[in-house]
Amino acid sequence: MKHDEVRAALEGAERIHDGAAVEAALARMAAEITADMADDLPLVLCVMIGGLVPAGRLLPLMNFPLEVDYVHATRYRGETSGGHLAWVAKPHTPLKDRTVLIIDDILDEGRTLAALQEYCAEEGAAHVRTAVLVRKDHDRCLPQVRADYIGLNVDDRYVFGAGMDYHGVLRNVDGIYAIREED
Ligand SMILES: O=P(O)(O)OC[C@H]1O[C@H](OP(=O)(O)OP(=O)(O)O)[C@H](O)[C@@H]1O
Ligand code: HPA
Repeated sequence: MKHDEVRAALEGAERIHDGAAVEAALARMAAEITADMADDLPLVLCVMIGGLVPAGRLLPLMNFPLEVDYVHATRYRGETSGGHLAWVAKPHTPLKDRTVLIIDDILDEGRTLAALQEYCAEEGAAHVRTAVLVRKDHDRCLPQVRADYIGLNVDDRYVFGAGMDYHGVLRNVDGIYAIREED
């Protein structure tokens, strides 16, 4: 995407949640996770790339012993609608008998989380919990998929910021924005 196109998309975007709302949501999620998992020595799996920002911000708020690894699975590949899930990297840490916390930026149609949960189960994880900064409200989410910890809800529009990209850019934007329909 060209620089002027990015700038135009950003200028036309609507702010859905400001930086303070994101920060408050992350603090609440961290408190809920701590209450549930502080004694479990969990393995935290950051789902790259979008999970990088929420995981990076949640980790210092989770003041208990834990281990961190990452998984890289993608199905949007810089586009605004999803396709087939591609695995770029699987976790290096064995999951067998571990309590796993998956952290991602957004739960949309649920296909990514479903595949990750299935993978963790196949690898013998003892318990798997899921945390997403954002859940998109619509009826296209796979019925069996839910997140245990949810920061904020957004309407059924393409959103970016706080880890989420628009055509591969703008993950670093503070707050959560929706693009204009014609973008
Ligand atoms: O619920 P779903 O419809 O499966 O969509 C959610 C997934 O889509 C995005 O990943 P993407 O494939 O765009 O990769 P990214 O993390 O590199 O942005 C996002 O980070 C989630 O992992
Ligand atoms: O609305 C979205 N924004 C960014 N990434 C996404 N991945 C699934 N849905 C979205």
